[in-house]
Amino acid sequence: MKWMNVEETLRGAEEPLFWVGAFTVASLALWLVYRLLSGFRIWVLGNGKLLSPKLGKWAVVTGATDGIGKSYAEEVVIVSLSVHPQLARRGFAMMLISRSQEKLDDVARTLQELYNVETKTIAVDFGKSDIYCRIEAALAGLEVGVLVNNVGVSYSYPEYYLHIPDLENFISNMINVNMTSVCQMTRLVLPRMAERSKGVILNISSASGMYPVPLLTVYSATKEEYRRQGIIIQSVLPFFVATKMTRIRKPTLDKPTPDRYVAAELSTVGLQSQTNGYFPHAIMGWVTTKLVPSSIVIFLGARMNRLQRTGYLQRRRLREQRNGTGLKTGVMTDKRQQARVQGCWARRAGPRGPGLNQQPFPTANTASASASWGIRSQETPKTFEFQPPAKLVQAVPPVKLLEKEGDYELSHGPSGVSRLLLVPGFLPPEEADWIYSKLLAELPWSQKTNYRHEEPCSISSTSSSFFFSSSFISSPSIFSSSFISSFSSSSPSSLSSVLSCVKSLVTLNTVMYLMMPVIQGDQVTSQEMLSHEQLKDVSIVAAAGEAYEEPRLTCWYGALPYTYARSSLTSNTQWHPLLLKLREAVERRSGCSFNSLLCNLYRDGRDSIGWHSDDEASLGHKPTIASLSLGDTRVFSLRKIPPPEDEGDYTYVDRIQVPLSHGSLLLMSGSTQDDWQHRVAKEYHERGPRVNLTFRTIHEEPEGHRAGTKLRFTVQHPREASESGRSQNLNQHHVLPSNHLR
Ligand SMILES: O=C(O)CCC(=O)C(=O)O
Ligand SMILES: [Fe+2]
Repeated sequence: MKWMNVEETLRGAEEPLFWVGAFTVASLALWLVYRLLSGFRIWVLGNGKLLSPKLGKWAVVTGATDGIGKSYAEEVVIVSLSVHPQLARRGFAMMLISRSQEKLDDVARTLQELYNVETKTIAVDFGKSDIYCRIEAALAGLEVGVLVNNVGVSYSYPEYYLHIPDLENFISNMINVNMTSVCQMTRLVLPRMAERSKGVILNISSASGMYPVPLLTVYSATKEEYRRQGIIIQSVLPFFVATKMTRIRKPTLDKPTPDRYVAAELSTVGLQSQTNGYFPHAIMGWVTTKLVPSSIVIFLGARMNRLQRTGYLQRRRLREQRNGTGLKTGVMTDKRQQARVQGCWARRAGPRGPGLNQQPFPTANTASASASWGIRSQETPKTFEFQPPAKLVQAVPPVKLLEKEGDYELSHGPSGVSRLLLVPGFLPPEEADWIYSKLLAELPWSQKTNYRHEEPCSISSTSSSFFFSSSFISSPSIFSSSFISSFSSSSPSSLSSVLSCVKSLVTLNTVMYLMMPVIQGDQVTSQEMLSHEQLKDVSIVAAAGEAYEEPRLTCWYGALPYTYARSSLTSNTQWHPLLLKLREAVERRSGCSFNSLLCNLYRDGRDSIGWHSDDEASLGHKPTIASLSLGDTRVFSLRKIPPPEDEGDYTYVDRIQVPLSHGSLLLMSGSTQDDWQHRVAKEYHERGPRVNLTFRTIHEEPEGHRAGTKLRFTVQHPREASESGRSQNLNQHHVLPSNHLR
């Protein structure tokens, strides 16, 4: 009887249940269609037309000299120009705000040159709270259409909140830079935007603060209030972008270059009030907040950050041992702070030593004199008294200046002895003048186009995307930044702040991570994970890449073409008679013979050559390169390649500067191309033209690889295999990141 009742009831409920089910399915389907359509609208169609000087003549970017901020400074102009191509010169005028005037000048000059837009700069330290009067004065009277609140600092490694050294200053600095700056800058520009009923404010935050939204109190209120007045305020929450701050050197699909990220983000303006800004990041945001249970995120996050912290501390210890600098305290600080304390923690006892550029440094007065820094430094009296550091930590070695004639040993390892011979007046002045003007006028100078290294997809899918960047996760050991950013949030309890920030981040990589015991949570670059054979393929796969014109003119002499930076210089086989004479003179002085010559013409101070080593396989093992300079003096800089545990961080490496004057000869030999990089940087004061002749010996490309391949990517040469260096080098050297362009 009872069963009959149940059955009857069920039968009666069948139809309503059917409709409930149908309604549920229909609403889910509608929801899905809506999500797909809005995804299409945001990520495919975008909203590129919104940013134009109609919003106001000026765009203001804070933290505009590096990473994402620098890309915003450029992309905002590009977008505004593309909106009004017919008014080609009507991009935003740019107000750039950052700490270093030198870098600001650099970015401002680039924008003026490339896009012919007006620029202004303000050099201020956002770590200080008394800077806003100056900014207010500089902004007075400017019609600001776009404000990009980008400036920010982060942890240098994950650390437990109470273990953060100098916590008090750390907190105030982080709050000043990450939060006060946003509120104050908004205070300065919003009133005028409100008066005009238009404007865009982009607040660049981080996905690590996705829950709760950083500065929630300020923004969630202002966003709604001002949206109705026609002002768009958007929170931008990127996951990882390959910038200096994140220390990610190789862009991949999920860790884009800042340019790629910003270009994608700008097309979401006006469509999303909170955005991850870039499609793969949006997926990561969805997966980590909606799909993966927060308990898993918490567990993995905590684990990964502990591992990263341990790895970081181990590397630091290694570095300290190497430098002989036992550190009393660790400082959680960014490189700027490290740079500020450089050289201050120990000094020689007794009378003060020479100034920074006159460190005990071997200089020799005759060409035959030989000086080794290693040896010299052992000879110098060695009583040091400990000077307690103000903050600090690891000393950044002072840059050494090399001016006098001499034969210098730069270093003794890891690949062998690196040597430099400097002969300042190699050519007598009048002879040099005459040769210089002839070469300037008569050599076939031309513009070479190079190609940036692009991460080949095949590699990122086999290694980088498996590589779990532990910093992707915000977890208990890194929580304090989210903790701090949540002070102003609407969720009052610290526990909920912690939980919500912990909940925030795991990438798809996390899932991969579970399957990848090989990855110990420490940063591993894709190159390091590849076998020797695969390394060879890297340079073959990476044939494509974005083209750029070398910032100088060149020409090339010799029997064979010379390939570097993914393009070749065709050879001039008919040597100019003057060049033949010079070659003879250089060969006599160096005792080496050279079959080729690369000539560089730096037209003015803005022409340059970026950090590189002349270590293409075609130059052979441990090449000797003779470099003759004519014309205006330019500074030739060298920096030591850091050991693998520093993961491409050049902060603490030895640096040397050699002013190369008219008629000087510089010879690089031994392991200089293995263990050091060199460059001639842009200069910001007037510089006339300079001709540089680098004599080299070029060999047929080793069999089976692409022209221009770096020696460390080639299959071991039989002769070299027996020597110590090569296979070791594969592990010792980092691949130049893509921004090392020459
Ligand atoms: O111009 C210089 O002094 C350096 C040129 C250079 O490094 C090169 O051509 O590889
Ligand atoms: Fe070079």
